[in-house]
Amino acid sequence: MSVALGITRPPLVRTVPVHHPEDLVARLPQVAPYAWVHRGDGLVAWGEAARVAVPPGKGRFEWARRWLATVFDELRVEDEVRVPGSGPVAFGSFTFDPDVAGSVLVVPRVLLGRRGGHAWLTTVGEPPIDLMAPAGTPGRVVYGDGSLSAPQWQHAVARAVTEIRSGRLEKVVLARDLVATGERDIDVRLLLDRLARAYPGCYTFSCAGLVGATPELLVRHTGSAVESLVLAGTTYRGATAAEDRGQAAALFASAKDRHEHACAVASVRQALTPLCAALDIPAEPELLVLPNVQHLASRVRGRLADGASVLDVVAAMHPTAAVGGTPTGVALDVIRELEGMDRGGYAGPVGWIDGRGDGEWGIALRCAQVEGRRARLFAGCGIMGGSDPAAELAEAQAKFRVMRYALEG
Ligand SMILES: C=C(O[C@@H]1C=C(C(=O)O)C=C[C@H]1O)C(=O)O
Repeated sequence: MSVALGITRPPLVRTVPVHHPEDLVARLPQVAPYAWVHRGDGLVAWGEAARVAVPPGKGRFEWARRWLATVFDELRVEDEVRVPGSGPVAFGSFTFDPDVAGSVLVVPRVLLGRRGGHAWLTTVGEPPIDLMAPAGTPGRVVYGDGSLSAPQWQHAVARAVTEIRSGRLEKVVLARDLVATGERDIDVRLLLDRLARAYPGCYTFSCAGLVGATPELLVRHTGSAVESLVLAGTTYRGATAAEDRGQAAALFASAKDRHEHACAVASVRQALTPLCAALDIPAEPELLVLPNVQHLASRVRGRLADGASVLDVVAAMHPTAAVGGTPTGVALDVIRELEGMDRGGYAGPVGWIDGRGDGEWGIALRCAQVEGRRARLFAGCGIMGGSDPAAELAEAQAKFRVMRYALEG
């Protein structure tokens, strides 16, 4: 495997403590940055010391892990901070469908991290001099249908309901896309700034043009501890606190949503059980309240039996039934038959991994693929035998609000 680092060998990776930055996103000097930010903590990065297009196929996570091992092994590391996310780090985004190209890993040249009271700066080789350009707005944004119009998508949902009622499968997640076009190029930093402020409890991410704020943590890996936040089952925010509580009570009482959630939790249990010496899955979901919607949520915690890296855990988990369905194989076939689009990185794993194998990966939801003046927005919903196509369309619109706000303010 040949690795083009494009920097003087053997490259030196240096992590040093720095003064605590107030706002990670505000420090980004370039328009196409890397980010993973949650409640102000996280990583932002820019430049590329190494980049690879991960070939499609079932073994892609294993391929990625080996590629990274080759790259990280070549580096000389001086890490004065030694926390998850210090030392060499790679960002990655994997396509939802293993057979589709577009998965990428990038080792950024400069990274700024913040965790608890610590902050650090990591550089790979000689850092370039970055001139800070102010983030610009894209101007007026207009929207057009993506692969399917709203009525066509409702028709696809109705067909999925028929398939479920016929007994072919239990649950399938169907998504649609919208195409947004600005008057000027879209500066990802502006989107990140709006997302991180408006959705602080979500994971605001950016990797190779895929930008969003996902509430769904696929896995956080710290030493042998793993954690996942499984989401499925959605309702709206009310106009008042009392309305909010009413919506939430209806969500907990909805057999359809409880079943939808149980499918997602079961898929995570099945994926993590072989990897874990201990696994704690709550018997009942809790409520996750976001600015646009409310979800049923289960926080899963486990202890790994051996030295699996975060990418090994991602490989075992993806795709969970929160974004695929039950059973997985049939659901993926139905998604291919009915959605009529390539999901790209949407609903795929996105996140980062460090040289110790620690890292955080989310499911890329509430996101868009940004290129120049255009952004492709994605949103999907879990379809069950009792789903109403019009209600699912309304739910997808509520999920689109995240990226529409990021684009328009
Ligand atoms: C598929 C999406 O979200 C997923 C589907 C949910 C649902 O149908 O209730 C809830 C959370 C996510 O797991 C999306 O946001 O595009």
